Amino acid sequence: MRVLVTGQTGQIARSMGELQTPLFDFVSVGRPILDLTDRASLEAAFADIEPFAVVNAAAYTAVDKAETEEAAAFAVNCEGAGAVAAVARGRGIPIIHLSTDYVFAGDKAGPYVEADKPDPQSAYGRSKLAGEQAVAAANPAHVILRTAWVYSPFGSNFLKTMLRLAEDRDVVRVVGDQQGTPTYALDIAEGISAVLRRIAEDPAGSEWRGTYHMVAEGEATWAEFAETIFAEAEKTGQAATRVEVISTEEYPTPAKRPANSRMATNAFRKQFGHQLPAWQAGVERCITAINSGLGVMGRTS
Ligand SMILES: NC(=O)C1=CN([C@@H]2O[C@H](COP(=O)(O)OP(=O)(O)OC[C@H]3O[C@@H](n4cnc5c(N)ncnc54)[C@H](OP(=O)(O)O)[C@@H]3O)[C@@H](O)[C@H]2O)C=CC1
Ligand SMILES: Cc1cn([C@H]2C[C@H](O)[C@@H](COP(=O)(O)OP(=O)(O)O[C@H]3O[C@@H](C)C(=O)[C@@H](O)[C@H]3O)O2)c(=O)[nH]c1=O
Repeated sequence: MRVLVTGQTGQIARSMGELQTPLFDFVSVGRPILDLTDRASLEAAFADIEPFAVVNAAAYTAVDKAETEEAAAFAVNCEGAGAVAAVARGRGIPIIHLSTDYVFAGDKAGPYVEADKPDPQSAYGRSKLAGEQAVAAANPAHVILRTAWVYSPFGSNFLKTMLRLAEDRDVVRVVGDQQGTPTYALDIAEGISAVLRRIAEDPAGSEWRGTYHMVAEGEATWAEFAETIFAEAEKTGQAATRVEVISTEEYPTPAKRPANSRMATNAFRKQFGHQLPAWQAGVERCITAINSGLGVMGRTS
């Protein structure tokens, strides 16, 4: 069964390309062939590939830049996502759409559940929440997966930024008062496959439809995430790097991040019979993958 994956060069699309599944053939397509802001390019890609389902992994993800480019973020994350969902609906196929922990304000004491009211504090978060609504309105056959703090050997992400900073620093300053769950993109790809298997069992069904939180097991602050990255890198021979734990006020950024973006995954586990591994295990596997050359320029699979 062919599955169209948008956002070919992105972390999640590339991670899906790494998966070998007997059931699904992931076909990822990117700009300029498939552009979320160009409806004709979407129609053409769907007609060409004739997928059983679409995974919308394309997005405007530059969180700070979005503060001054909110319209550009909305064009991709809201109108674009809605267009992918509408084209899928027109062909009678389901959409799996990725969203984010940044739809929440971050002031809840415990982990967020799906029933909690989103209240994004950043332009990126607002564009992603509007995208969730556009997808749900355009195609009843949707699964919206909110994930968080994605890292992988591909593209740019916090883990790769930390490894880069460690190349010429002994100490890196990282915020210790924002909590969430680092989630390895390869584990997200496995989670998406579990959703696709469930849909394939019952394509006309409605039980699987809806919004779910899908993150790795456990929780961390960005500082704890950085400490684990450096500890794992050290095991593979890199020089030791220390984390200086700082507060959000000491690391000013254009976009406000949630202080708490932990998310409960019970609903996902129950509906799809799948659980993502502990986040620390993902860090270890990611650093091993990077050291083996995965993600370096020029390598495509
Ligand atoms: N990164 C994270 O920490 C998190 C991500 N998410 C969500 O997961 C999804 C995937 O994220 P991730 O893999 O990290 O994303 P990346 O930033 O790694 O990749 C984004 C992809 O989207 C593509 N893209 C941007 N604009 C368009 C457009 N107009 N038309 C077509 N493609 C476009 C980019 O293509 P190009 O190379 O041409 O720019 C790129 O391939 C997104 O929905 C994101 O919001 C959720 C939580 C956390
Ligand atoms: C690079 C760096 C960041 N930080 C802080 C800033 C911020 O509060 C936090 C994370 O910074 P980043 O800008 O790397 O990550 P950010 O772009 O905010 O990551 C987010 O991306 C989007 C796409 C999502 O959907 C989110 O789930 C989340 O992963 O760490 C430091 O304290 N020290 C540093 O050296």
